[in-house]
Amino acid sequence: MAPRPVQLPAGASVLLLDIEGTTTPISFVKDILFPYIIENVESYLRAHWGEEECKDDVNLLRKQAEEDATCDGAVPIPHSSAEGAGNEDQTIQAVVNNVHWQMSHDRKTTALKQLQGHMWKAAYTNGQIKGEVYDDVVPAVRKWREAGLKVYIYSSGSIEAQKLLFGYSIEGNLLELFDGHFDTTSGQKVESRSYKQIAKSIGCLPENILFLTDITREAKAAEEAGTHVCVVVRPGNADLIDDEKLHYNLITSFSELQLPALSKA
Ligand SMILES: CSCCC(=O)C(=O)COP(=O)(O)O
Ligand SMILES: [Mg+2]
Repeated sequence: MAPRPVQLPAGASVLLLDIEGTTTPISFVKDILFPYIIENVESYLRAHWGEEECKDDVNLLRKQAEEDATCDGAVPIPHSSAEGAGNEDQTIQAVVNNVHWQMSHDRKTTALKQLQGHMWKAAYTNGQIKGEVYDDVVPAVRKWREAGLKVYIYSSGSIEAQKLLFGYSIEGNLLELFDGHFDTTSGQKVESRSYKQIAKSIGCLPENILFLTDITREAKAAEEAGTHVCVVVRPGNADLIDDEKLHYNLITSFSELQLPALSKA
């Protein structure tokens, strides 16, 4: 189906953007960011184990593991208070296994995302990784902002991880393009109350927001909250079924989103 230009809905003054599959290729996340975590989690934990940030990350993962206790294949993380070196090794291995298990299911838990954000910091700051953004993203966001629209990010990746991706991107530091960032601390993206919470935080109504995402479960949740949605079709994104193609406004590039013409005085 050929893409048609999509009009910014009347009353929408805020653009809320997903990252993976929307601003950024899924392949960047799946082939670069996630393998970095899988390969480096053990050495990262060993190097940072005594640090407060790492202890906080492990405590959050342990709480998540307790919630996941009844899930098939879940990996518990033992408490390691009165530990000797052997005990510490066992705890580290449990955290590694837990992270691997969560990532094998592409879990979007705040605990996993917080640790990932902390781990990517070194890779971005030493130039090993640069955040990818589609070519059409920067010109479109600049245009939207010039037209007076606000632009926010909402991703399952932690706010810290989002700022690294856009702060150390292939197009340089893009952080000035965004009015703010939201992550799973505002709720999961497949839950409708998250979009109400975000509207409240921005100080607008859900119907003032247009949410751009590749995932129709997220689009459905946003719609239920009263938010406008547009589904972004990019190479490598999950296929849409015919009903979804008919129901949602679709764009293949941010340039296809049309703003209302300015009336000339
Ligand atoms: C922005 S950090 C890398 C992306 C990530 O961890 C993730 O889970 C992507 O989720 P999204 O909500 O942007 O589809
Ligand atoms: Mg996405």
